[in-house]
Amino acid sequence: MSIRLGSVPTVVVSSPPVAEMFLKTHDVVFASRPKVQVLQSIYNGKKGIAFTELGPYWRSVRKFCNQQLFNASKIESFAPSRKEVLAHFIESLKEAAVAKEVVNISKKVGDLNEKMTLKMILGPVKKYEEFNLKDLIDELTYLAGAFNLADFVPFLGAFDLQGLKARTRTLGEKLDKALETIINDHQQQKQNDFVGMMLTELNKQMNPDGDIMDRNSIKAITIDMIVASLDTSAATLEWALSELIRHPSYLDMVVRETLRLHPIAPLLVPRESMEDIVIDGCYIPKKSRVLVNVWAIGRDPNVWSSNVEEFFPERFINSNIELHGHDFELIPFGSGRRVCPGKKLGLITVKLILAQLVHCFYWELPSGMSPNELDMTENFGTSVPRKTNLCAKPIYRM
Ligand code: HEM
Repeated sequence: MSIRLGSVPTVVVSSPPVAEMFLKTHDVVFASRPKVQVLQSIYNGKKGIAFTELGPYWRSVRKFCNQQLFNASKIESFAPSRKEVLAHFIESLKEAAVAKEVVNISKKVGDLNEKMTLKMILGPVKKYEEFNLKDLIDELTYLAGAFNLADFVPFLGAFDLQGLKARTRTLGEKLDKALETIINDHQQQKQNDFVGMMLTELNKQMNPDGDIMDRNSIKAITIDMIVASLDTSAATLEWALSELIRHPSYLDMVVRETLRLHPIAPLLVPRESMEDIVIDGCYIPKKSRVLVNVWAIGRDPNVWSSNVEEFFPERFINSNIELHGHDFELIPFGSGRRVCPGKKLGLITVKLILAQLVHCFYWELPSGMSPNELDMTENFGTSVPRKTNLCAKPIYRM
């Protein structure tokens, strides 16, 4: 489907073969990202990874992330830290079970994921509590996802009619203050977390174009990593546990089925074309925006048979549809050059926490509510978390 949002031609892709054409066959054309106006006031929108246009700088950062931060042994090296945070979490649920309390799982799981992730990215999280990083990141997620007229009618940018630019500038200053402290701490004491790993590259030339990993790159990449990992894993967990409470079933199939029905980035992260191209007979001018509607693909009866709305993990029995980004029926992590580099890590986090939650506890809904009565309304935006918090009573069973 082709539409025009303001002055920006926009293509919406809603079927697996067409998704494959954009994200695999012509991935190199569509692997850039559109400029998001508000993000220009955070290190010029050029220093991070997630919203940086395709070019030598992004390529070098992505290579560094793949090789140094997301390699299997690095992810494994954080296992003891994940287990430690998880043990505290299980203890607190055990106490709630003894007291027969209803627990706000959405909040608890969000806090747990936040602790696990921030420890891996920043190291000693407690030390940075004064900066309220979670609140700053929530504000950034809101601002980046807000419908900003200036993104579609660029001359309006100068007027900042919605006040988004001013808000982002203030937020940028707060984030910069926090990151200065974090980097200074890491410079005084060497650490093995993401920031520590990036500091070992500081001022090194990354490519023949002369780009270097400077202090602002470290700050912008750190922000991108935190934004990209907090709500994604937490919201997937919330949905998976909601579905598990309704349909106890097998973990792996459950996670695949959860991401089919509840892809956290329903339109992926927008792509932008770098040249004119004809796809499937349709002319797509340079600088078009591409939104891949994985939400619709996940609910397409031509792909998944007529029971698309049903949570039915058994559909994956004997199926070789995986989440790696090669099976275009199921691409919640995207595909191609800009595929989510954190997908392995996200899946480890989701499966580890989910397995503990269902292994150690039975879950009862409050006030005698039956599983069918559980509200499953989605809060549709750039990400799709549950509309209401998921609350249930843990009953310890070990
Ligand atoms: C269940 C969890 C997660 C989901 C569903 C998810 C989903 C996505 C999606 C759909 C994209 C865009 C892909 C495209 O354009 O084709 C993306 C990009 C990205 N994700 Fe994730 N993600 C998750 C967890 C994480 C984690 C844990 C991290 C890091 C710690 C992370 C870091 C990133 C980064 C840096 C990008 C931008 C990559 C680039 O533009 O080169 N994600 N993610």
